[in-house]
Amino acid sequence: SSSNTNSPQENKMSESGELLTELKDRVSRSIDGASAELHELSRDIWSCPELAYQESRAHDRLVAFFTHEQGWTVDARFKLETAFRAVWRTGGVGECVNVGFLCEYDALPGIGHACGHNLIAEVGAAAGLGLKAALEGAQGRLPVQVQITVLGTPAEEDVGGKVDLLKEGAFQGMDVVFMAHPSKEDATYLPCVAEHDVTIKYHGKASHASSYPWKGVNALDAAVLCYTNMSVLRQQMRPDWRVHGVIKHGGLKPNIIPDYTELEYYLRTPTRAELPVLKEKAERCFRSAAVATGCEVEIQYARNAFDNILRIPELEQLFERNGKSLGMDFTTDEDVLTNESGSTDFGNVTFVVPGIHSYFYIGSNALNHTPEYTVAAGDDKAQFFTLRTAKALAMTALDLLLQPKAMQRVKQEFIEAKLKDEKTSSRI
Ligand SMILES: NCCC[C@H](NC(=O)CCN)C(=O)O
Repeated sequence: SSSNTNSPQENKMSESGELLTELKDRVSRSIDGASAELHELSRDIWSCPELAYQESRAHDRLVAFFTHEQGWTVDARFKLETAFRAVWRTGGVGECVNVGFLCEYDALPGIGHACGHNLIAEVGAAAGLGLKAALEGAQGRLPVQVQITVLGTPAEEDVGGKVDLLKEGAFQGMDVVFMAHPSKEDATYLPCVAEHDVTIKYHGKASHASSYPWKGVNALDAAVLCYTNMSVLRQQMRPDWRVHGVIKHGGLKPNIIPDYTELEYYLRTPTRAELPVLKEKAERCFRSAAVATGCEVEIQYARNAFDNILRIPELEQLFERNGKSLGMDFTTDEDVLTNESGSTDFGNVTFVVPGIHSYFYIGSNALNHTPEYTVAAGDDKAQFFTLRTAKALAMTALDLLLQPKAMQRVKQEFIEAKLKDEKTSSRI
């Protein structure tokens, strides 16, 4: 007969390792088992693209999905009209760890789901489902009680729904938060920068452009100068700053001197601390165009600025390990890993709750925010990659729930990341 010569500590570790393997396997099987419903969910969202804060159909579809699933408590209008929360808890008493998965579901004007937010919704829903199924089979064997919170977060492409949700206290009580974003590669992190939208309005005076041009004040000239000033500023900007603008109103007819023009700019810096420096320089460009042309200028910043992402290496390492075990192929291309991607309101969340915003390949080399990416996000081919990512997220959550030391490291790294950010900010 074989005798167990391990210490109680070693036995405990091997039991917890076995449990982890068993539960990770259950994550995979349950997500695969729900693949048809999950696919239908993201296809429905994809086929009816809705802009920020108008995502009523996508919202209702997600609410219906969780209402139909057993065991979730659904708050259909959680803090905001098109936000929702679905919560599931293990049955016991004691310390409870609250794990969040985020769904986004807003689209872009003119090109639909060109950023694949329909797939973000699917990943969040699938990860929540998978983790719940795994934990249901392990009640009584877990070192902690668990709450799973799937949060529907509207308006990422505009306004910043997560910032509004943060202001409403929607993330209170969460211990860690997960999401994944479609991209053209698998990556645990891509540089996500701080950003603020600004609208610039010039008010001039209309006049007949041929008969009495001297009586007019040309707001289009102001807009053109504004655009040119910003282009000139680019040469003096730090290489990792970004400014890009469009003229949204440029006048009505060549023979009417435009009395009103409007531009919209996105201003970006790698950290939120640098953003005010860029904003001041940009404002000088906006104002001087008004001075030169005799127009009045209004400078209106969007309600919410987006923060950069605070990184938690432990989360990234665990996610990468799980992803690799499922065959994810994480990019090692330094250009991709160091080049700025866009911005996300998830950045603001990472200053309040430790989190990960990973990226996943969807079976296409198309670039985000192009019509080709819209096609890819709705293609059946994206499903395998989307569900694989959801599995890796849920498995990473399991790592934290079953290995309290890993969770402690996440909390410690969160404190350190915030301290580092404060130190850097005080140097600017
Ligand atoms: N004004 C907010 C713009 C956010 C936008 N986000 C992304 O593209 C990331 C993925 N949706 C951006 O332009 O960075």
